[in-house]
Amino acid sequence: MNQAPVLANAVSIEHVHKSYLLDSVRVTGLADVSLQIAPNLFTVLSGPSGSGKTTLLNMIGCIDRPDSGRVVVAGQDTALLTDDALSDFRARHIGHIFQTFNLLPVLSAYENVEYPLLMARVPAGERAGRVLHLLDAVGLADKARHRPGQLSGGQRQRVAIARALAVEPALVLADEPTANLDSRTGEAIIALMRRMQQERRVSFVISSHDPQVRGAADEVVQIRDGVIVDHSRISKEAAT
Ligand SMILES: Nc1ncnc2c1ncn2[C@@H]1O[C@H](COP(=O)(O)OP(=O)(O)OP(=O)(O)O)[C@@H](O)[C@H]1O
Repeated sequence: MNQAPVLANAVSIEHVHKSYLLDSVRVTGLADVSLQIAPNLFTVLSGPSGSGKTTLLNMIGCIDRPDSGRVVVAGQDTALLTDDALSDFRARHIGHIFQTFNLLPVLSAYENVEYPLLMARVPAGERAGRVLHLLDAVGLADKARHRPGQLSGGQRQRVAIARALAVEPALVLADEPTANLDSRTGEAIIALMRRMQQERRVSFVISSHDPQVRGAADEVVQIRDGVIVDHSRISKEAAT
């Protein structure tokens, strides 16, 4: 059996620069960002609109590459991977949760959760058990055959959380996961993500404006104008 390596950091970013060309004007996304995130934490990225949160999540999530600097995720230096190998690495080790859920509308809840397992070529015999267990864990055992259009916003995000965890990733990234939910549903989704993060000992990195999300964090990374201005552990004693 493969033993997962014990990692010093879930994410290590060193001197990352990223800019975009917009109508021949160069716009800074990230300016010399360095960040270490320890494993098994609930880390929240916070900052005003346009500060670089999504750009940073895209670097960590291997959706985009930096112009310069080093990005190491779950022990893998992403610069050493070809584009195909990077996609494969992402599919096997990183789960994604989105503001607009991004479920495939023609697939049932069951099939949406199974989809990343098909992509990661997990054998058929293993898939059903994992999917049913996850749907049960997010409280949707009785909705397996429902399509996204037959589910509420909160139920859709529960499916998306189950989908993000299906490959048993080292890291789950969530971009504004409560932005399209009312505050009570948002609170339940935060509690679910927190419980899954702790039970499964997976690292969550969440970009959010939502004070309820920040309230659940182990640590908060503050970004302004493409620069990290603060990275603070939250003392749980102080919070209770
Ligand atoms: N694909 C792109 N093309 C051009 N500019 C971009 C692109 N993506 C991001 N930017 C610019 O990079 C900067 C950082 O954007 P980013 O989306 O990372 O911020 P954000 O903190 O996630 O914002 P929000 O909270 O509004 O989602 C902004 O100035 C933005 O306009």
